[in-house]
Amino acid sequence: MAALGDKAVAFSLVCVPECDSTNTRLMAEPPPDDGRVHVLAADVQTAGRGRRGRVWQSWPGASLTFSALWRFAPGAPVPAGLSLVAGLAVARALEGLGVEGVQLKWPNDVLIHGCKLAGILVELMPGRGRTPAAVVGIGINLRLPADAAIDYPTGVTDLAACLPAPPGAGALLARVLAELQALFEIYAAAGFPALRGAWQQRNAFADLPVRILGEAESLSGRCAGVDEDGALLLETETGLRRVLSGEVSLRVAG
Ligand SMILES: O=C(O)CCCC[C@@H]1SC[C@@H]2NC(=O)N[C@@H]21
Repeated sequence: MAALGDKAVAFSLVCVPECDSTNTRLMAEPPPDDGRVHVLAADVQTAGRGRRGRVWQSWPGASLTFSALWRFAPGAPVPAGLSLVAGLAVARALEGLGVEGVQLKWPNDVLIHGCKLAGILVELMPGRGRTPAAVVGIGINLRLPADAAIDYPTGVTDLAACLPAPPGAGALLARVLAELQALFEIYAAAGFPALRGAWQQRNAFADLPVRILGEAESLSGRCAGVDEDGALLLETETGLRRVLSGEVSLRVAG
């Protein structure tokens, strides 16, 4: 069985013209545990999902949308910081293409000049007799329609705005998978602490005054980075607070 951190990870890649959501499909119909990381990519999603119940909108050719099912070693603890590692992998893939100014917005949006270029939705699949696993769903804007109306606090951008000759979806997918594999290897061996510095170098809100909007409460403070579990650290008037990546939204205060 292949698990997070195995040295030689083989991928199985299925590309479909359309599905509801690549995350939903892999969660509902998990592929066999045959030693490979199963990747499902769709040209268009009819019910693409984002964090906090948001919709990930889809148009033909507008974005790379895919999900990868990663299985963990039996009995492994819930991996802390996994979604931050996925964001870092996307950032590194983009940087490898020459995209400048890639930043990460905790927990896992990828920004260019404050505008959202990519989003990540990690969903854990409990073991229930099977090997525990996570579905890592990634959407990267390639070329958004000019009239796309997407609700994001600071706006959205696409790769066509960042590069004179952006790659196609297939080439970008290969780069992101290679980065995911490389980072997951480090992560499995040494955990999130080994990647924390790389994440913090790209922290879009480092040292800025921010507001965290949760379901029950909102918190204001200075963004003091992330801890060794990937939790956000917030310096508030009453001391250092640790925010777990639950149903919260992060904004620049003001
Ligand atoms: O920005 C977010 O809140 C996360 C967006 C995640 C979108 C990707 S697209 C591929 C995968 N399938 C989904 O339904 N969602 C993720």
